[in-house]
Amino acid sequence: MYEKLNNMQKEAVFQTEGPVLILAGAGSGKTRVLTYRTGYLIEEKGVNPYNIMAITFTNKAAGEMRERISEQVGYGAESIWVSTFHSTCVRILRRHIDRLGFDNNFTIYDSDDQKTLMKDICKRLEIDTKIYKERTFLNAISSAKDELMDPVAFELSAVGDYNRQRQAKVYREYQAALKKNNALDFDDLIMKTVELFRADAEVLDYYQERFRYIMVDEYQDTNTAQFELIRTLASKYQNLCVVGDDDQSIYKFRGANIYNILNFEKHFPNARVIKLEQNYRSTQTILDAANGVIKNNEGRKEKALWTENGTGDKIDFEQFDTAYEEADYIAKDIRKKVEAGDYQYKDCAILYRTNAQSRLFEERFVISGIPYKIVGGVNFYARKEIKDLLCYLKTIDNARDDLAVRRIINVPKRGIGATTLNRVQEYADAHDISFYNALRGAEEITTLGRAASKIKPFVMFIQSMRSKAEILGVSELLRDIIEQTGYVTELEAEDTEEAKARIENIDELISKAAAYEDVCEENGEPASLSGFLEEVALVADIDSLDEDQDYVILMTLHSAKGLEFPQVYLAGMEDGLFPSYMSIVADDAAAELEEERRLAYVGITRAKQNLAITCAKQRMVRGETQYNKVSRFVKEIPRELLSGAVRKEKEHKEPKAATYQQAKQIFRAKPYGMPQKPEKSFGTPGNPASLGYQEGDRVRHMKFGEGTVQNIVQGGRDYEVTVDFDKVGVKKMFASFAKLKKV
Ligand SMILES: Nc1ncnc2c1ncn2[C@@H]1O[C@H](COP(=O)(O)OP(=O)(O)OP(=O)(O)O)[C@@H](O)[C@H]1O
Ligand SMILES: [Mg+2]
Repeated sequence: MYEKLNNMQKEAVFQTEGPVLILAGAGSGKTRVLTYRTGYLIEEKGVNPYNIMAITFTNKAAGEMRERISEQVGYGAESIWVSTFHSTCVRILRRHIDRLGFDNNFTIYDSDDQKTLMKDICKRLEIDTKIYKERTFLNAISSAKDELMDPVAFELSAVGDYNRQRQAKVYREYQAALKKNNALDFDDLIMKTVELFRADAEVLDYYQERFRYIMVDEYQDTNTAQFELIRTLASKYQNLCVVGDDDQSIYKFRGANIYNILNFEKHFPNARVIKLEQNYRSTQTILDAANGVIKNNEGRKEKALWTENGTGDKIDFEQFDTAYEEADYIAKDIRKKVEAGDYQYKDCAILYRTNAQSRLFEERFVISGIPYKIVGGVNFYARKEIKDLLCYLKTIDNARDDLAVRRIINVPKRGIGATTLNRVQEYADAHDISFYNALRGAEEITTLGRAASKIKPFVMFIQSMRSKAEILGVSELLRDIIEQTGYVTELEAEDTEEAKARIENIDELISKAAAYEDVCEENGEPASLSGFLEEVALVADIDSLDEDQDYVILMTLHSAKGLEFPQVYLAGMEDGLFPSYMSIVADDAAAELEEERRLAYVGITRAKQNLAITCAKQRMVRGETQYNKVSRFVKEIPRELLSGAVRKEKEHKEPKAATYQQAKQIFRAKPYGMPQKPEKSFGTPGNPASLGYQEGDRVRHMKFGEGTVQNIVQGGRDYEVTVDFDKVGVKKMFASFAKLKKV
């Protein structure tokens, strides 16, 4: 079995004792080594799976590792802790956070919840959020937590700096409010775990004894808090194996500290350092391109990657006039390759720098009938209906979460107004009790008057649901809530397309709850309401990828870390987009550009067989037409590796500006000093066959029902389709929005 590894990989697998750093380039089998190493520990070294902890970047990677290990060892895989940093910490805190004065059934706040809370706090502190933004406070707090800085330390660091002192005050209030709501934000998960270990020697000892073997993937992206967590846990047995690639460190904006990997040998002086140099993922052409780019970064650990995979095809480089044409080309290229039998849809991935770029592809794919899946973007769990129902569940599970209670108390309408809510809140604050407990004693709140009678049915409803939660499964509980509140009935009455989409989302949530129960049953774990909420809170977008389904995958470069695809399209490779404009004009542009370059390296090395790089001369960004040059990163790729025309352009001068603000203005006014041109049309869709229906066909529209297609003409950017609907008569619509289906 270990014959499938090369000698260096074997060495890394067999070196089970003491600190080990595996530092290696993309696709060299780092993740594979961790998996085999875990198997080896159990099979050959007789280590109890219970004593192993592996930390991966996504829940998906964790799932894969568990799967591979169960194939390898056949037993015990379920008792290894393989999960992300956040899930690991949640599991620890669920058992022990009571030692820090929280309830073990704490709630986890997502960014929406954080913002709501922050709004409240700013209001209370009389801070004008038009001048001082909630986001800015939250970012400052998040960075502080990445660095393990609590409000006290923050305040000490703020001496003589008014702005920071204001932030310190907000931070203190924010933590107090979280505590009162028995809630943690994402950054707290790590920080509180470290705090727990520091505060409680008994708990620390328990976990040190338990996790005698610790492994961490994507180590280059750990931040200070995560490092401290790992260091503390590993300090007793020192069996710590971390793998990473300094060239793939792309999360500086989230506090990733590249020195964690560069200084590993300082922190663990007797560390064994192993380098892997053979790449198993990509062709030599793709590797040469990646090397051509990354070698322009300074201060990196030199690595020589090679492969036996052969030269492979050249990289397809294409520059288009407009972003529409770019999207059109990629859609056609994918269709061509799928029809030729070279690839399935799921072998193809489109990677881009910003989420906004997905829209054009989405439109193209809808028109062409290409199945696709966008990873990231608007998160399922951020949708109103989903949040509402989750807040019902949260209220039932942990009524100390004031935000959740306040969100749903008048959804659907119960005639409880803002004044009433404020009075309840005042009462809760004055008596230092939770909002929900104040509601329970509403009769005693004299200021409420008759409004108290409206609150009573709500409290009774929640109380009855709480007793039900003890016997019903999560999916049944959800159905019950929906039924009794009339949530879906109300949407049905609305009878709009949007309402229908919301109902579909709700169905999806029920399916997820049912799936959760199934998984728990398979693993022999109890399916609890808090367990479900915890899982929901931690779902990273990337985990929604389903490999059994055949669709093209669209995602940002950041979420592509660790993944691989036979055919990769790097879209929007333009200076100003990638590297981002912000990085070009930043005060520390050199460092920012190096970070962007690492991101380019990550992107290129996701490709196994074919890589296409595309860009457009003009595109709309936030409503403005931008004229961009080919990305400097493309120019760093040796020319002979590229096929397609590379145009020679006149050198452009970057806007020279004294300050960042000034630079922004220059950029806005005159993008690289080129004349404004009208945008071109959508390119040449050419063949309406891609719509999946033609004139004379019967089609169905979500809202208008069935009808007959009378006419299809090519409008500027889209097809205009005229349909005679049975119920509502003749309507003209754009194909990409109408989403008509042939019946
Ligand atoms: N010894 C080997 N023989 C054959 N294939 C291998 C070997 N080692 C790794 N691979 C394959 O090479 C590909 C890349 O491996 P893996 O994902 O482990 O690399 P990685 O170093 O973790 O990459 P990244 O830096 O992108 O995370 C995978 O498809 C893996 O199965
Ligand atoms: Mg990997």
